[in-house]
Amino acid sequence: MATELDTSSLLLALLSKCSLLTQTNLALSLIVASLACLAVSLFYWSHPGGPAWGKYFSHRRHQTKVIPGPRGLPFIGSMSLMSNTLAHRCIAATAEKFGAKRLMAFSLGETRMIVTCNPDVAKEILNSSVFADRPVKESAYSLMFNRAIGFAPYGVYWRTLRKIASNHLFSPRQIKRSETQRSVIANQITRCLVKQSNTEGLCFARDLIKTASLNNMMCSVFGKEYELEHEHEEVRELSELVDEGYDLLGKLNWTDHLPWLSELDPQRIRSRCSTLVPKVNRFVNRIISDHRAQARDSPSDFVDVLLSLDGPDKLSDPDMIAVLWEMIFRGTDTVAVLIEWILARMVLHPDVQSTVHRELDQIVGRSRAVEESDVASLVYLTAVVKEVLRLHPPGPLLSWSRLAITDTTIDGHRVPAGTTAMVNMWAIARDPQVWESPLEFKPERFVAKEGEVEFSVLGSDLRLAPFGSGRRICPGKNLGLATVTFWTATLLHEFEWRPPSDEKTVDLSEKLRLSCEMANPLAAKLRPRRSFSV
Ligand code: HEM
Repeated sequence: MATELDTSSLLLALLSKCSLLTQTNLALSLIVASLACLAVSLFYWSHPGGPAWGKYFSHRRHQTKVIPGPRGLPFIGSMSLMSNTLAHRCIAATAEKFGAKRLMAFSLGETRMIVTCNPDVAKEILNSSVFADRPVKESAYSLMFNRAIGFAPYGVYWRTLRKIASNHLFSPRQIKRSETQRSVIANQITRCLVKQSNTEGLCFARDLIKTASLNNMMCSVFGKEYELEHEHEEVRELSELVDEGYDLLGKLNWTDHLPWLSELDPQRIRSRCSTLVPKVNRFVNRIISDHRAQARDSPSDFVDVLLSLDGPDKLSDPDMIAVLWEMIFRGTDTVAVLIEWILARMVLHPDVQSTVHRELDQIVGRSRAVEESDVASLVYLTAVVKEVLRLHPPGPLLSWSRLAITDTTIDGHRVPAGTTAMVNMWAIARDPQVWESPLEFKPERFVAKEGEVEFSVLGSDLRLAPFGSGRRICPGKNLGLATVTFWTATLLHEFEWRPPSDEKTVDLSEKLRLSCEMANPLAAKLRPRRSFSV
């Protein structure tokens, strides 16, 4: 854009020097300047990958292997690829069309983007220190996430936050300590489902699991315990704040990529963020003040931990609010979305569900409820969770992209600093060159045969890395997996999950917001497998 303006100013300056600036000439020169501007924009747009890539390479004439990709439209590039609720599918189809599965370039307005649908290239990107940053997103900054782990710039502050969270929230010892709380909530979910299926016949588990997941995070982070069976004003209030933040952060904000639109805020994202932030501040501040008022000898939740920090690790109140809010925010939706997909697959594949039930009967037995210590022996159920993560990763594009801090080379292509990189994990996990019969739901593929090592989904093998990989890998992965596997084991041990009727089956349509959720909530009929007193 700067070049177009330079060209037009130069033309105007030349005309004025020649004393030819009559009204007609002014109009003429404006038309010429606009045409010049249009010509330059079309020139940029003609480059593979669209206008942002064309602009970059027209200024720097490097000898480089061009990254293939769609041009999109002049000025805006391929905004339609990402503003779609099935962006992961659109990107995969476009990469296929351009023969660019290893690496594809495209433009989101003025932002240069690359995306890979290949595990080797994904490893190169995610494990490179060059891509340890996140791109600036106005909503993330407005909602204070740049002061929390997810969007903090790569550096000392981010490293400190990760260290604090790893030691005090995500360490194996801490995950073990929160086992009782998960078990209490699992019991509450079961009770609610028994009641729901008795009174309504049909069960819609989505809202219940979401609230359970929120309660779980509120307990770990704020030390607050709530009964799932009863409505609580504080839970409702926080749930509304999380929902609004989730919606704002999940939207493609046009002004992030078209700065000249910025003043207009056409999607009202800025104005909604500025309404939300004071509410979040008030909510979290209230909890911090309560904790300050009841000083404890040893920290019992994450707020206590943050308040007890001293020296260089000590956080200011606004930073603390950002960190606490992010933990609640990130820990709630991912877990709930994944559990709903698992249950949907169980309804759709009764044979797989029967195998899970047989395993539960053998390892746990119907006389008691599942305990978290049983999970290590539930090999088939663990394989089911992995197979669902493969077909329905909650972050099909790994949720939040990465930003190149310096110029680098990816898969033999020059990638300049400031380029945003994405990994299409959804496409990798469904690629027939990577997985045998990828569209079939076959948990057996994850059951290790004798002498084989179990497949890890924790980031070492990029054929399936739903928690990302490298420096910015999800720090909550073990906690998330522990919660999902234990609660799913409980839900399947307690109930048989069946389709709503003989005619109706499960609708697997997806909707990508911040996470990729079922477009229509799962409806199922439940048959209790054990006697359970409500
Ligand atoms: C099934 C559960 C979960 C899934 C599938 C998931 C997935 C992801 C993914 C794909 C990323 C981006 C990783 C990358 O860029 O390489 C991420 C980042 C993150 N996740 Fe998770 N997540 C889950 C649970 C959780 C939980 C329970 C928490 C916290 C309570 C959490 C906190 C975070 C944070 C703070 C980041 C940002 C890390 C950074 O930028 O350094 N996640 N997650």
